[in-house]
Amino acid sequence: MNKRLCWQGIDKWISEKKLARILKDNLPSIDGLLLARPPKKPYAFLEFDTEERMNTFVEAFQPEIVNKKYKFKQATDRAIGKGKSIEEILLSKPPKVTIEAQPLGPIEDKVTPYWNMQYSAQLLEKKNQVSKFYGTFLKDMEIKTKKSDTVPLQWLSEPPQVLDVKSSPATEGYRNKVEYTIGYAENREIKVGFTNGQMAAGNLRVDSPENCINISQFSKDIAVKVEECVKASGIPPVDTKTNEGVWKTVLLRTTTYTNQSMLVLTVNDNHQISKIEQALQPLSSEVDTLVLVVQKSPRQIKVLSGSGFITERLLNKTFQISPLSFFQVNTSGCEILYTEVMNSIEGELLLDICCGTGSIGICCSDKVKRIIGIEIVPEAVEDAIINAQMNNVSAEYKVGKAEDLMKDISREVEGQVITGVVDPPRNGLHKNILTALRTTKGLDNLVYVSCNPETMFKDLVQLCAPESGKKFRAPPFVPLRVQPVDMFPHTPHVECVVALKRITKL
Ligand SMILES: C[S@@+](CC[C@H](N)C(=O)[O-])C[C@H]1O[C@@H](n2cnc3c(N)ncnc32)[C@H](O)[C@@H]1O
Repeated sequence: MNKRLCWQGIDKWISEKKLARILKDNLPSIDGLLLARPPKKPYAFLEFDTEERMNTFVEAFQPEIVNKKYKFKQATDRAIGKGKSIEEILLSKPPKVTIEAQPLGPIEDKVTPYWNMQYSAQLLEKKNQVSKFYGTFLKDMEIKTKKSDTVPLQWLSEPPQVLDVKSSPATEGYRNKVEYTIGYAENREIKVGFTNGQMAAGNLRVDSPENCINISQFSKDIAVKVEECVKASGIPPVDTKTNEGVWKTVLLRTTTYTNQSMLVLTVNDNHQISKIEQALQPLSSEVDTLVLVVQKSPRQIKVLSGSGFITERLLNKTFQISPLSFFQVNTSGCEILYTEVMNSIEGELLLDICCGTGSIGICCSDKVKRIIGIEIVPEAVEDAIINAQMNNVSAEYKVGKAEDLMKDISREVEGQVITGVVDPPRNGLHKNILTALRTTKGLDNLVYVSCNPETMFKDLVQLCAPESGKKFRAPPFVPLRVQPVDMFPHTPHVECVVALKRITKL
């Protein structure tokens, strides 16, 4: 009787081909092994002709099982469906997906789809968007309250309303960070700008940023100057059709209060780096610092002129920004956002989760005694340490995945009067972080900052649902204030700050 197994727990999705390669590398003789891989799911089903072969296979993964990278469990017949052999997968060519090319609209319709809408109407639209996801959250809370036999959620009878969206002080040319592609325009001339069209439709091209109102004239002029340098170099940009070529992208960062600029060019590794550096020479007088990133392993970052970073002021604090660190893209809008966060901070200790270069914690530092920041990108943490020093702020930073670090940190800080601030990427918070936030003693204030209201309100279900069972351990948080802030005029994007409090202490 064949043995069937479900392999689980690869914590991110990998392609069927990559998975097949891992399996082959770990089990050289693979005859008789079948694999079914549900698309976009982090598990696979395997079939072995004998129990012995199955056990040999599982043993090969022992170190990874111990390190909790993978786990195995018995699979049901129904779950397996139709399998493919590993050889078949390894030999297969990816299906060529082609779609019919639609006539392309102007690039401003893609980059700033609200450019033709009155700003007041944009703000209303964004409020509606936040309200829609908030409404789903409230409904979910009601269902969970009805089902639960613990204390009902009192606040649900009169929940806070979504407040009017705070507008961005600057609505045009507000982006302090612009990322261009170096490629080919429709007429096959070299162009620096934004990509338009689709690879699968065969109509991918680079369009000039000239009509995009969210970027400054300076940023548009720089695109033209880079274009001139690339043309003069005689070195080709990457052609998306063949994937060959050298020049890839341009990143321009500018500051509002200190009037500085940083230009970062990325190229594929090649034998012409000194020629590229020479070609970029004319740009060094256009910006305060010029940086070249060569894409190879490990990535090489070369400062061609200036210091290799810029500094900006934010709510009277100073911040160093390195070429590849995160910094909010709308400086004056960010001050409104952080003021909103600051107004909800109280206590001794601020836990700044997903802290990037430490900007939220440092801007709020006058309201707490101590800050602990957690961030996955080591370079961002290097900046955060410098930023804390420059502003005389007592802060310590932990590098790593917040989902791995939070349990230990919460043990370390338990019992203090803590405010947590989370500002995760668009996909929201990992469940381990939500569990740690909910169960840390002393953490009774929480501020959730998000650029994606959909994932934020899903996460808030985990934090606000009535206490019940293993899943919703510890007293829930109560939302006090839902404040959207517009950081991205003329686009559908909106930031949102939700202030929460735990009424019944842990
Ligand atoms: C929206 S940014 C916010 C950064 C910061 N609060 C700021 O405004 O400068 C999200 C940050 O979360 C970091 N991040 C992403 N996944 C993470 C994880 N699993 N653990 C810790 N940090 C993470 C990113 O590197 C990024 O710096």
